[in-house]
Amino acid sequence: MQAPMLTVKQLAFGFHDRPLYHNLSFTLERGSMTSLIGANGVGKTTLTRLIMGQLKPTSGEIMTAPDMRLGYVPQFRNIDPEYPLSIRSFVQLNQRQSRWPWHGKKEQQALTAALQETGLLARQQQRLGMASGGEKQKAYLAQALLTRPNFLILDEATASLDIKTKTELMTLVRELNAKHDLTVLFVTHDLELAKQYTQQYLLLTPEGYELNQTKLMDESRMPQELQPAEEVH
Ligand SMILES: Nc1ncnc2c1ncn2[C@@H]1O[C@H](COP(=O)(O)OP(=O)(O)OP(=O)(O)O)[C@@H](O)[C@H]1O
Repeated sequence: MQAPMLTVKQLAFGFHDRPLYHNLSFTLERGSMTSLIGANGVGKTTLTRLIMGQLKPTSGEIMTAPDMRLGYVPQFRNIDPEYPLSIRSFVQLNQRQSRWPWHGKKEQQALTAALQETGLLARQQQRLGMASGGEKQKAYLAQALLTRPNFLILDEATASLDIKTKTELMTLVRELNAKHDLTVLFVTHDLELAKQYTQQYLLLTPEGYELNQTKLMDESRMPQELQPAEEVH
């Protein structure tokens, strides 16, 4: 059996004198989809930064698979309508030598494949600033896919998208998960999406954490601000 994609053992971390976790242990199996949930400020983004190696644990261990290739999709940010790049050129920014005219054939093929996988190929010449919220977020996803990740972290990537667009994005993520055996960590406030699209959840609380299957989630015990699912607008 292959090693898990990620193993966290007895992790402790805090900023200054404020501890965020003191004995956090969990495993992400390859090809699994996990929601990381918890109230604002409980430490979800910080945990992703620890996993990505941007922060060092106070104690404990974070072990990643030797062949791990990480992709990261940031929180949805709107892009100015005046933003001049096309969807294709924007996605290309994540490639080395991206802006050179002699861009390699292989890179162009990888770029086209990422646009195809995210359903953006037909719209690639559209200016990103004029694209819909869903297309913008898919463009970030396509950027992440360019590095051929086997582990994808989505950091509140669906926040502030409408319900149809969220569902479409998560359906796409699940297809990629099935096609590439992609391990997914989905940071979210949305319990409905967590239940619908991921098999397990890791709930962070100020007291500790809970790791469980989403089908066994007891929503009445979830932090108040996670219920009901975040506002759609
Ligand atoms: N670089 C930093 N220095 C000091 N404190 C920080 C730093 N980054 C985050 N914090 C604090 O650590 C706590 C956890 O922050 P984090 O962003 O991980 O929470 P979160 O669960 O992702 O919140 P949200 O749901 O609001 O995005 C917060 O109180 C935050 O203010």
